Amino acid sequence: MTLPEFGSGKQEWRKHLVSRRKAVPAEVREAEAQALARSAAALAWRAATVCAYVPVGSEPGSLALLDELRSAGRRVLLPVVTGAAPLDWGVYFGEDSLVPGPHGLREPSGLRLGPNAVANADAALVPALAVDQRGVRLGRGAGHYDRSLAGVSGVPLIAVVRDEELVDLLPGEPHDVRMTAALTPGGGLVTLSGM
Ligand SMILES: Nc1nc2c(c(=O)[nH]1)N(C=O)[C@@H](CNc1ccc(C(=O)N[C@@H](CCC(=O)O)C(=O)O)cc1)CN2
Ligand SMILES: Nc1ncnc2c1ncn2[C@@H]1O[C@H](COP(=O)(O)OP(=O)(O)OP(=O)(O)O)[C@@H](O)[C@H]1O
Repeated sequence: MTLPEFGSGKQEWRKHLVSRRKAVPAEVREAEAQALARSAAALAWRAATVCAYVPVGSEPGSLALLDELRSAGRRVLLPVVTGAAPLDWGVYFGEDSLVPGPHGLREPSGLRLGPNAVANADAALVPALAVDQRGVRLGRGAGHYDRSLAGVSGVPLIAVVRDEELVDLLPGEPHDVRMTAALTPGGGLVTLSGM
C-alpha cells in the first residue's frame, strides 16, 4: 500500500492508515504489542503517573503494556469520553476494573479525576493513527486529545504507533498538539523534532 500523495488531507490519511491496520495479521499485531509492552516497561522515566489508553480494534498496544507500567510502580490513568469536551481520567486497577464505554472502548470504573489530571501527569502515551517527524499527530478526528492536551506543557507526549506509521510529513492544523516522541514496536522511544 503506497502512502497518500503529498498534499492529501487528513481524511484520506485516516482511510489509508485504518485499512492498513486492519490488514495486519493477528500474530504480527500480537508480536508488536509485546514489543511495545517491553519498551514501555523499560523506559527509564521518573514517571510516577502515566496517562495511557486501552487499545481498541486494530490499535497498537495491549493491556499487557498497562500491566507492565503498573508492575513497574506507575500510576496509570485512562481516558473517559465526556462528549465534545476535554477527556476525563480515571485510574487503571487491572482488567477487571474496566467497564464498557462508547466506540467499543473500555473505561476505568472508579473515581473521575477531572480533565486536569493529564496536565499533572509525568508522561502521556497517546493513541494515534500516525505521527510525523515534527510531532504532528493524526487521531480519529473527534478532537478529544487535541482539546485535552491544549495548554498542557512540560508533559512528555508520546504517540504510540506502528513503525510504518511514523512518517515524514502529515497534514497539520494550528490546533494539533505536537507530540514530543513516538513509541514504536521496532524503534522503541523515538524523540521527535517539534519543528
Ligand atoms: N483506545 C483509544 N481510546 C481512546 C481514544 C482512541 O483513539 N483510542 N480516543 C481518541 O480520541 C478517545 C475516544 N475516541 C474514539 C473515537 C472513535 C473510535 C472508533 O472509531 N472506534 C471504532 C472501533 C475500533 C477499531 O476497529 O479501530 C468504531 O467505533 O468503529 C474509538 C475511540 C478516548 N479514548
Ligand atoms: N483545542 C481545541 N478546542 C476545541 N476544538 C478543537 C480543539 N482542537 C481540535 N478541535 C476540533 O476537533 C476536531 C477534530 O480535530 P482533528 O481532525 O485535528 O482531530 P484529531 O487530532 O485527528 O483527533 P483526536 O484529537 O480526537 O485524536 C476539529 O474540528 C477541531 O476544530
